[in-house]
Amino acid sequence: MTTPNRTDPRLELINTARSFYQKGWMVGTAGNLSIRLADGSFWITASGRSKGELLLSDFVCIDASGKVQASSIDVKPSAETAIHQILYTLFPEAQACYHIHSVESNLVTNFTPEDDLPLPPLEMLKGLGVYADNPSCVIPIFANHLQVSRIAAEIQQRFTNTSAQIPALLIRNHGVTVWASSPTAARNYIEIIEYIFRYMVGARSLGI
Ligand SMILES: CSCCC(=O)C(=O)COP(=O)(O)O
Ligand SMILES: [Zn+2]
Repeated sequence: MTTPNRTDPRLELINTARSFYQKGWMVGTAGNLSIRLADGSFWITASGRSKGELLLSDFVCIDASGKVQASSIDVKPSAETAIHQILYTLFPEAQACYHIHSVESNLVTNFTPEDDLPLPPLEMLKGLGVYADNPSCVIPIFANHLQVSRIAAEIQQRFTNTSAQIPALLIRNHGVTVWASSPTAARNYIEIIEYIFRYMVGARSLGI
């Protein structure tokens, strides 16, 4: 039994996962959260665990070289660990990476066949660091390959060639991922991008 102390970074991920689960964003074991430590390693949620009732033992530590730290044999790292790894490599300032499966993040990926989804010029974009009069902003969409390593490779290629306008990306008919300089910022980014997706879905249903 892992004995927690108040500063254990996994505790914040447990609370956030429970909150996202209660919002319907991490149902049926969907989604994965990770937090990077000072030595470059990161904790990530174990694969296939209910995100509404995570325990400290439902996390796997990945070291700075990408090696899975010894953990009990029945605890495997998230199937999408490669995506967290590539985002931590691409964005050295990132200390947290959150991925959820909301209905809205799936719906909006069907608003366009392109690999960029324009976002409406909402005030909420400021919460993602976009400050401009009439902001023109897109979120990239990646194909939902069965092989996660292909998704990670396409993320690496995309962000090596073009900078990210916002710290978020979509995987078509799958979900949304954000990265941030702290777990609190990552939680806020998820809430903000989900607000924007809810607006987009609502606007489309109203014909706006
Ligand atoms: C029913 S969720 C399918 C897998 C997935 O997309 C996900 O986000 C959770 O995978 P994990 O291995 O992190 O449990
Ligand atoms: Zn997923």
